[in-house]
Amino acid sequence: MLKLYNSLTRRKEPFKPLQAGKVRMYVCGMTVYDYCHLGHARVMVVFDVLARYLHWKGFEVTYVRNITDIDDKIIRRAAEEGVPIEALTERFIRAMHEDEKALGCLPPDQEPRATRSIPQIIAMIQALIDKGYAYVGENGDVYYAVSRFKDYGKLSGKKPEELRAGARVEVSEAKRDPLDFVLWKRAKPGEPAWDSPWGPGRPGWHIECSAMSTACLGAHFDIHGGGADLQFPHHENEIAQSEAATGHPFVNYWVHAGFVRVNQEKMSKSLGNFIRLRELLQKYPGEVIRLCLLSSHYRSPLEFSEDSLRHAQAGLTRLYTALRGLPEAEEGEEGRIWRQRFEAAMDDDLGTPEALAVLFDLAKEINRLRDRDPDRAARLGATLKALGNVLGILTQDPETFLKGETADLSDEEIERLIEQRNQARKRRDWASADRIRDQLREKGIVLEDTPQGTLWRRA
Ligand SMILES: Nc1ncnc2c1ncn2[C@@H]1O[C@H](COP(=O)(O)OP(=O)(O)OP(=O)(O)O)[C@@H](O)[C@H]1O
Ligand SMILES: [Zn+2]
Repeated sequence: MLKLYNSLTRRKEPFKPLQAGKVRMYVCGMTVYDYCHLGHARVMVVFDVLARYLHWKGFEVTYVRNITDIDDKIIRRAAEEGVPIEALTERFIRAMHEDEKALGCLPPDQEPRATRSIPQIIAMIQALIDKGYAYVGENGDVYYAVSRFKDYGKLSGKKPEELRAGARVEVSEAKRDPLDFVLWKRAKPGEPAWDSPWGPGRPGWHIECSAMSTACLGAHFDIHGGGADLQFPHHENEIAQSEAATGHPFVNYWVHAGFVRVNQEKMSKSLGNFIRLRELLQKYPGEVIRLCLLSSHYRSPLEFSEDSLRHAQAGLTRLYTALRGLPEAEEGEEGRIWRQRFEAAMDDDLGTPEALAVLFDLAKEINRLRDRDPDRAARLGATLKALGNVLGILTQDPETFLKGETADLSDEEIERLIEQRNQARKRRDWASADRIRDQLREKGIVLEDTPQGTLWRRA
């Protein structure tokens, strides 16, 4: 049985959906004012794997991920570029979809956009006002009254009194309590605006997600995900809004992906320390980036390095090399054992590093059997491919992947590297010699030292 770490209870819990056999999942998506970076890629891939894995276990999954297509940063960026907001957001939504596809993610079942959900947002704000959880400030903005919601802080473990002590209030704001947050922002002249009972304006970020998730999945659903940065205040505020507005519990399992970091800092658009996914995709296949992301547990911080990508590249080459040249076969009885090992790893809070270790062991076993018992090797190959597919990898023809891998090394380059290695060996510089051999092996070039010299072949 799948166990998931639930940020709400702070422990791993057996996963039981509200409705037998069906899972409803909402994930906070991108604010579309720039290209996606590796942090976004992690959220995309982690929840894609969760959706795929639940599906593999027999659940019918509805996966919703929103698009925040109106917000201060978007407005500012569009003004800087001198383009209409919609042109800006369309450009980055399209880019996001391309990136996501390159990473091998299946599209979410629904992608609601804030600007297309205004009626639902207004209705929820109205419900909050009617029930006494929200008020119109003197400046015309609508605020959520945090003190009215007695469970505030249950997700983040933060206490309102302590938050209040540390809070700072901007003079321009009309909040009654420093913890109150905006639900509806009154438009300033020239800003994009939608009509509402409180005058023309636009929604706050937190209410968008409450309204869109409820509209798509109902008041109470199974899984809500996002990056760890969203736990507070975004998700805390979502709970306050939704539970107050609907009178129902909101979400059963809160799942948060750890940060992708650069020099110990969160990779983020606002910090400007981000590496665009599209740039990486020019150097590495999407599947390599995906494997790299899955090599760490989803809750651990992931320190980005080119080294980790190269490592993933070598790993994927190893897996495809095991599959290459195997005859077509159905999975056999023996595959069951491997499936069980894989499932045990994944059931433990989506243990993708351990699940990948199972795949690498399986690849080793296939290589061991390849010459001795090709049929058995082929049946295990079918299992390797099937399990890889649950993680969204090994989806290509091995030959195609490996050709792409070696395509950037011409015969001349290979010969040149071999010559360098021979020189290193003459100098008894074994470390350099081994490094060149490994480098070639990663590219799928196998060396064989014979009395006549070093021979090479594409593996
Ligand atoms: N470095 C990161 N590691 C993991 N997840 C991240 C990272 N950065 C963003 N996310 C997640 O990606 C999703 C989209 O986030 P969003 O578009 O608000 O990006 P952002 O880069 O955090 O923006 P900003 O830098 O302006 O705060 C959210 O679920 C968020 O938690
Ligand atoms: Zn959200």
